[in-house]
Amino acid sequence: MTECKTTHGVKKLGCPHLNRGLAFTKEERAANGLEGLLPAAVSTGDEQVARVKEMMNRFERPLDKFLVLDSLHATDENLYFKMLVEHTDECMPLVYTPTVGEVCQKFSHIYRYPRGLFVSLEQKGRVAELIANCPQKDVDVIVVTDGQRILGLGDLGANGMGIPVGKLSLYTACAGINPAKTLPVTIDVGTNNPENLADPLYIGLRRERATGADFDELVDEFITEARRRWPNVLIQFEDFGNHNAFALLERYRDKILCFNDDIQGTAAVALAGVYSAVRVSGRKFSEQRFLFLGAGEAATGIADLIVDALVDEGMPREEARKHCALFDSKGLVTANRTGLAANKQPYAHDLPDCTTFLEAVKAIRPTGIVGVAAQPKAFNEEVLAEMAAINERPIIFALSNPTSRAECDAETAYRATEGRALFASGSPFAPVDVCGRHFVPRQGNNSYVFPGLGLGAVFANARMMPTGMFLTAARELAALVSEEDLAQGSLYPSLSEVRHVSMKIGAAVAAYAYEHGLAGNERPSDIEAAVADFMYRPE
Ligand SMILES: O=C([O-])CC(=O)C(=O)O
Ligand SMILES: [Mg+2]
Repeated sequence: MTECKTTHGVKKLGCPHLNRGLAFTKEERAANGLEGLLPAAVSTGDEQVARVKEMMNRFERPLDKFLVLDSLHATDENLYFKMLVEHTDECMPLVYTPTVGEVCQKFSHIYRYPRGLFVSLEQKGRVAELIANCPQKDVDVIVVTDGQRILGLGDLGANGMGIPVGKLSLYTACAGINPAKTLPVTIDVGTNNPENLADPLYIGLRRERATGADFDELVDEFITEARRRWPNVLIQFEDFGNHNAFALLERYRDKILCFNDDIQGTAAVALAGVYSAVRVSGRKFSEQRFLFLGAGEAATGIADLIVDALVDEGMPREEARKHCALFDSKGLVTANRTGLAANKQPYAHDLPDCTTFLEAVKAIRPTGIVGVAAQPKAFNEEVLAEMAAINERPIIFALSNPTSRAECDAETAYRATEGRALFASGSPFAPVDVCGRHFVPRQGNNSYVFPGLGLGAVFANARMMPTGMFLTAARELAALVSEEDLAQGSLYPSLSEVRHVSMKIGAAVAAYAYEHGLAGNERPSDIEAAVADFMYRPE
């Protein structure tokens, strides 16, 4: 008996889902064989948070602060999420962009705790065994990467695992997905990053990246086996290289519950930002013309959703497509260009050849420019001044991550446009004072959308995620932006409201699933109340 009780208590202390540390009450300690294993004091949750904050404040560098949070994540999950929920503004840049970029770059050197699932090419044909090894009984959400294009940092191989871990932290912190039902996954088919391959501490498979059938079969096997064990699981594709990202989405979007966050999540957030911007400028959405710097996942994901939104307002698709133009590594994408990837073809218009982005701005006279090519400072003063000359209120979205890859910073955007820019960025920028005004720029980052989308899909047990759900999410997010937000230059709500935002998006997405015959359960009478109730909250 005694032995069993002791084992039970120690297990609780050792299990991040069950451990409450000093917050275990005297009664719980007595009942679980924990007496003597903890010091006398019982801490309240607030005292625990104060202790963590003090510890974090000992460190200057964001990566060190991250390590404090990360050790909590591995030992006392409730406290970790309490920190994230109660101090979202402070913690989100640590567990997510921009610090998560550095976390990934150094992942092999800060690796301490096992977390998630690594599916390596060496285990092809045996993925079912790996899935069987996962301790999670139920999994609601998987975020999976192959590390080929981590943020704007390129191929980081298995070090990219920091991204699925960070995204799933946000699923729980921002949208109340039960952390015990999440699974971060890295498909490791090697890496073409020479630094990884030369690093003796590199944690991944030390070989060049596999492509073609080897890659496809391993991903297929993973998806099949994951769904065999957890049939209703939502699979979020994250930070795959362009080619695989589009191919995987094409292959699975009409068959299973999945989406690609970089293509579709980013698109929904950007569209919401555009809706906010036109509220400020007073110009019609249908009058907007966008020039994208970049022609990859985010670029054509956003362009496609803008087109869908215009078509939804009654514009013919061919005409709607003309509202978006792409500028890639070879210059402006035009009808003259040959050998264009399929995702770019709808945007190859009859346009003059332009080899610099500034020329393209002058030729197209866009109302908005969207940076998604990870080319730091590409939106320079000349480009921004040109946008300000063409538009009373130019839309300037610098969406590449992390901060080091942003096309411009907030201050440059406001300064070069005399404070007229309608600005959003993928990574956070602090408020700035320019031209006698105080601007509070906010993140046009998919983190406003993917947690709520996933929440809605999981709640309704949805079978699929059609485009309508992304339009729904974008509109719901835009509707939550207040006049006060707009007045200070914010195109998105405050991060401190992100749980409310996610609940509203979740409810709207679930309602969409019920209305379109995509749900696997009964519609509750009050969806918002039911979704709010469904959300995990740290104690
Ligand atoms: O992770 C982020 O901050 C946004 C995103 O999906 C990316 O940049 O790939
Ligand atoms: Mg991403």
